[in-house]
Amino acid sequence: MAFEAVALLPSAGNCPAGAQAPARCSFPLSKLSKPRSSGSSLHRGCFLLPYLSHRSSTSPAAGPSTTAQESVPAFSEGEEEEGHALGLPSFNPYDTHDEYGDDENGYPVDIDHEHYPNIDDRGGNGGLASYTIADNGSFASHTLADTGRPKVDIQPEIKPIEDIDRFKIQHGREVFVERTYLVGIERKGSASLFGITDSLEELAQLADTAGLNVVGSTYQKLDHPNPRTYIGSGKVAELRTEVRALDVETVIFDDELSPGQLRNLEKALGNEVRVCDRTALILDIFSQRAATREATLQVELAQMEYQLPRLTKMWSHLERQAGGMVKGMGEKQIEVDKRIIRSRIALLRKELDSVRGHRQQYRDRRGSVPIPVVSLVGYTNAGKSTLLNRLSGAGVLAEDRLFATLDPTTRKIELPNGNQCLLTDTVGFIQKLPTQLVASFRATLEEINDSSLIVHVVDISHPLCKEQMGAVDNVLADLNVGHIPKLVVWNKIDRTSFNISEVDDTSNVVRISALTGDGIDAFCKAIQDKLKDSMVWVDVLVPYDKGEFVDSVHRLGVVESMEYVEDGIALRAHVPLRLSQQLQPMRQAMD
Ligand SMILES: Nc1nc2c(ncn2[C@@H]2O[C@H](COP(=O)(O)OP(=O)(O)OP(=O)(O)O)[C@@H](O)[C@H]2O)c(=O)[nH]1
Ligand SMILES: [Mg+2]
Repeated sequence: MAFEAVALLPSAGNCPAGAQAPARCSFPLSKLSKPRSSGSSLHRGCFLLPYLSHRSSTSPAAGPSTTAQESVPAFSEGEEEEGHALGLPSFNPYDTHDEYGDDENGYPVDIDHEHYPNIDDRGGNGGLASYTIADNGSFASHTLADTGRPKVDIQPEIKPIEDIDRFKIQHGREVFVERTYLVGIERKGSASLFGITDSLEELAQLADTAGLNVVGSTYQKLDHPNPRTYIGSGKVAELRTEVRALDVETVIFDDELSPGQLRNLEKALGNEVRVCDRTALILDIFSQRAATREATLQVELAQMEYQLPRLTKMWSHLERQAGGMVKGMGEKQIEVDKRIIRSRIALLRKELDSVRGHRQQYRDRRGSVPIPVVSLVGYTNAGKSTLLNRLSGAGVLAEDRLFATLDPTTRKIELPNGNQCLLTDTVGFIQKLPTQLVASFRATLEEINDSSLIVHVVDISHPLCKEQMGAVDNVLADLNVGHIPKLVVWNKIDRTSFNISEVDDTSNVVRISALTGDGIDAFCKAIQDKLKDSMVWVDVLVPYDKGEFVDSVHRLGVVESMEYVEDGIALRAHVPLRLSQQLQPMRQAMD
């Protein structure tokens, strides 16, 4: 079997000397032999502008030759297929018009052809090329699409022998296991939920999920992060020594680094070391996991937002290569890149709006079905999908790894009293959830706002279950869903023999094992009671011309009886307070 690839290639001579050419690929990154790349796309300056993430040590000689391997971003197969419809292949950094950013006065800056003859900005420099990857991973053929531009050679790079062992199959994908080192800080007197060792342990789990090999970690006690380098300068020097001694390729910091901190740390640790932070790591995991169009767009949007202020320095190699002749060119290019990212962000937002339009239609349709919605929320890996599967046979992917679910799935379940409710499983939370992700997943998370009841699923067997509960409560507070009644469920009781008195408030808790089914009946009964408890009892006669209220009562409440009588529909039901207020006149009519 062979894989068909589509690459966006600059025509000969268009690629700035030493800069890596952009390429896109329609099959998983791991299908290409890809030196110095993990299953993760955590290249410096990754995500959108692959050639910007060029590492000078692997730079091809100046000229048209292009290696596709390093420059291919990690797109899922599904995404790329749809990318054509989106116009993605025509998106090319070289294919912009003459306006290469604005100068300090806000005027468009034209590309400097005199100093930068290799960039041909007359439009359409990119061409669609296709090539085929044979079973053995070699390029079987390649052809340039009909662009009338010169042919560009794509030369597969041979994996060095010592690297071969480091390609592993992990979670069904081939990843290049990078040697990774973790760094955190312990804030003195901080009210942070997680202690530093717990936080670093979780970071290690995230790194492992992303396909990285953690070889060590360190932390420093500080009042607050150093504004220049996150950790103190002495610690940076210590880190540099450690990184060299352990032959570390990637250093991950436990908090989001400011653009300045990132830059300074890159400088301090040297070109061979990739510096990134918890946010980039989580974004990368999300991008590996994203399976639907909406999730893919949401993750890419979050990545772009993250990337935008961090573009500095990516073009400094131009100035180095030109021996300082084109001073300022790097800044100019940063403006170009920013403009490209901004237009990409605009495009993504537009696309997301249209995708969300469909979701809204679906929600509206669902809204017209008279069934209350119950949302499952919880820390990642708590067992939400397993619970949904147990109750509905939904067949949602449930795995022992972080962020298995990114897209909401809703299934109808029957309660013990015969009533039905819709149960929605959604993306899990984590401490220090990147703000960009919360923002771009807001639409997905807004589904929680629509629900009549929130079920907080807790992995009670986890040593940090209390801290995880706190982190989930923080995210829920951010989402402004405090007014929605909540039911706490302790999951995985088959695993643990915890002492109940150790956990503060057990009054409102149901104990279950989603895996074995223990406590599930009690859980369903608790949902039923909770749905009812949070509601007000009404006994109303709804006139026939106010039929929409009958729909609302069905949708938001629990109906005990409904009878068609001469003047309208007689309803006895539990409904949410707000709806009971609207029904007040009809209640009086009944009396
Ligand atoms: N022992 C035990 N394992 C469970 C139980 N419930 C879930 N698990 C396991 O916990 C792991 C995570 O389960 P998921 O259902 O994927 O968790 P999730 O909350 O949906 O996770 P995300 O989608 O990543 O947020 C899986 O390996 C499940 O088999 C349980 O009651 N007992
Ligand atoms: Mg899940």
